[in-house]
Amino acid sequence: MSDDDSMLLNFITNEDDANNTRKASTKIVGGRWKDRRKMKMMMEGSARKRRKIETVEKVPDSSEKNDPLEKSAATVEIKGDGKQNMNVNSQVVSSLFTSNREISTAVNTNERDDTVVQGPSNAPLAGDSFEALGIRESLLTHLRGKMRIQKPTSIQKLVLSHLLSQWQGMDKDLFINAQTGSGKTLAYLLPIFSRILSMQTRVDRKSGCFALIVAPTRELASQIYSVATMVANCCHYLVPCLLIGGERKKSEKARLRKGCNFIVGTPGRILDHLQNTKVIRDQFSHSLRYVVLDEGDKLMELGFEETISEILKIVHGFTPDYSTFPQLPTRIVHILCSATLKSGVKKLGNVALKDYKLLSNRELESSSSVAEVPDQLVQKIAIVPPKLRLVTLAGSLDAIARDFVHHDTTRRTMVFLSCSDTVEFHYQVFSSSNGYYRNLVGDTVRSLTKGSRILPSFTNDKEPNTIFYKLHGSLSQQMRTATLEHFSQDDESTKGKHKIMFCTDVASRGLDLPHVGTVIEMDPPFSTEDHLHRIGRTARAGQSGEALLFLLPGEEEGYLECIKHYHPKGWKLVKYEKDILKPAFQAVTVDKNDREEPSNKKDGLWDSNATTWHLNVERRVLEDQTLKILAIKAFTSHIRAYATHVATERSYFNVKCIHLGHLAKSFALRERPKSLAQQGTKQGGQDKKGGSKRTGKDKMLRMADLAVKQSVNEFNY
Ligand SMILES: Nc1ncnc2c1ncn2[C@@H]1O[C@H](COP(=O)(O)OP(=O)(O)OP(=O)(O)O)[C@@H](O)[C@H]1O
Repeated sequence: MSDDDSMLLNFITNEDDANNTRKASTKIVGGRWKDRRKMKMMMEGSARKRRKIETVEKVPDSSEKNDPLEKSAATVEIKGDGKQNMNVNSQVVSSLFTSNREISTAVNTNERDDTVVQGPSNAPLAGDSFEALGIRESLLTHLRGKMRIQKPTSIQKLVLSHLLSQWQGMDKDLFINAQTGSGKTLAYLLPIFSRILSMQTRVDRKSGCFALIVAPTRELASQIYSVATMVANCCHYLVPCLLIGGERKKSEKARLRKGCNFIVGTPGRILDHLQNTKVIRDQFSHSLRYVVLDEGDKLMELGFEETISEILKIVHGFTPDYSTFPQLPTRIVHILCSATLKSGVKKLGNVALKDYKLLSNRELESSSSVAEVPDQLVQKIAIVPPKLRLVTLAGSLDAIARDFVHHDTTRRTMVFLSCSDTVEFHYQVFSSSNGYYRNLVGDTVRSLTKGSRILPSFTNDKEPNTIFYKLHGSLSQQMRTATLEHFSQDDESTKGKHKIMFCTDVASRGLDLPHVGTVIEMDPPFSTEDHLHRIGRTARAGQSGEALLFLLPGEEEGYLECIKHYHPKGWKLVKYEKDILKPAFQAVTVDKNDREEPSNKKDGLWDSNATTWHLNVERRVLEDQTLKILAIKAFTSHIRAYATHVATERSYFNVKCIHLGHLAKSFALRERPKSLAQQGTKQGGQDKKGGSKRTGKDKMLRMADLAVKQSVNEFNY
């Protein structure tokens, strides 16, 4: 063995402090092996004599609580002449389960009563029928046959009876407000199609555009377009058209020139065409009768008000001859759609709706309808210390995989995170383990294959049936579309698979994905309405579903009061140790990932398994520079995103109250924020020369302020 086989061990800090049972390993680098052996013996000897080995105390970063248990690790380097050279690196190998902040939410003040069976509140109404609501025969057959839709939901019953009954040009503007997953899309599409199909005049794609439908995200616009296309299949002469950012404008223009009867799109692209593509104005000018603004509150929140006003100004400028299509309304009917009512929606309502009728399938409170989650949705809340977020997510995903025994179905889980970078980091951590994966769709879909040692429950599977996805606004449109299609795929090949999607709020609104069983909000949403829409991806159209929200101990616990009104049926408060980590890590053996072969020892100590699992991830981050850069980027972006919570909720999400060192641990980082901020700055380009000297914490906060100004968000149109 060569003399200089450089081994690197961290410093042992065996202090016999009563409450400090933690050890770290010691690494000795360089020099002759005899010197190293002598040093090691000396250290171990002194440890045995319980003499305090001098540890190098790093001045804790101002952001760090002066935590006696958090010691810096140091490396001891032995020079050729046997002299020691101790240099402090900034890594902290802190225990997962010590020095975590007190959790004050012991009592669940909104307990869900499991003894009461909650019937689904957004399911189709067994006692009603589409015929009775005036849907035409051809459309009915198509609904039942091709779309397997038999009965109307409550909101569809309300809207259909309103829009189909008023044929005398009394069509009023509508505000459709109903729970997520209650079928609002078909609630406005079916009456529009029905009215067009009832016309004596035979129409086709050249007859002009009857409806303009605007949505805040490309994904939602694409989804509405696909539902409209499905409905249009009942009469091949009606053609929808999709106008969204990220797609080629040239092909959109070509489609517009051929003619279409419905235009679905995102605000920016629609306005762009209205201003620059003459043919679209010809499409609208004589035939436009409906303007639908889906997810109206999000349109407002994203500052689309000006764009929407501009679109409406142009379409209101047309002077159609209403006698051309007498069975259609003799004015442009505006329809606003949302599961949540916000002042913004009202503002948009004032811009778009005149003297509108509010149709909601909920009892309206005096001032406004209270948005609520579907009754059958089971909400769980876990107060998780920052250091334990990553390993608790692993345990939560494991619990779903363990319970997933119906291998004749496809299981889907969505994990909402604060920004693109954290999605990328978690996607890498969970989907790539020593290369045991195959890229299925570009780099946004990966299937765990044999031997993957990522999650505890997968170590026992010969062929873990897990496919990981990532979806966020920084991906190309093609990747986003292909990823969603793959995630939504539901056929023989997907039976028995557990599909897990790490995503940002780009996937929170309106997306109707085939049965999503669980929604995990690892990062709380940026506004309470987003919470409702995120968890609304599950428990749709009467199906069951559950949601899990992670909150940090301390200020974030107050957020429960903020969202309580969305959950009149209550929620379950789960303990991260007893209910998540112990069941997940007790039953399996998690081996250190620097072993070649898994050991078959079973120690059953869930906390040591959880710690080993987390150290495995930390080790991967240490050894893989790409993953480390991703982890640092994710951590700093997470902090920036954290600062963009709406002002009214910032008392719960105050970046100054976060233990940044502990939070860094949930990104498998051992380095403290100060050096991370420096690294973050280094990566992001040099600081201005001669700028005032800032601590790491100040830098972090400055970046957070920057983000608030840039109001960077996942929605691009
Ligand atoms: N009458 C019906 N019977 C059965 N399923 C229906 C019916 N109407 C809609 N659905 C299904 O319910 C799901 C949810 O529909 P949709 O996406 O329109 O809900 P939504 O109210 O718009 O939800 P969100 O508020 O999240 O946008 C879709 O899969 C749709 O196919």
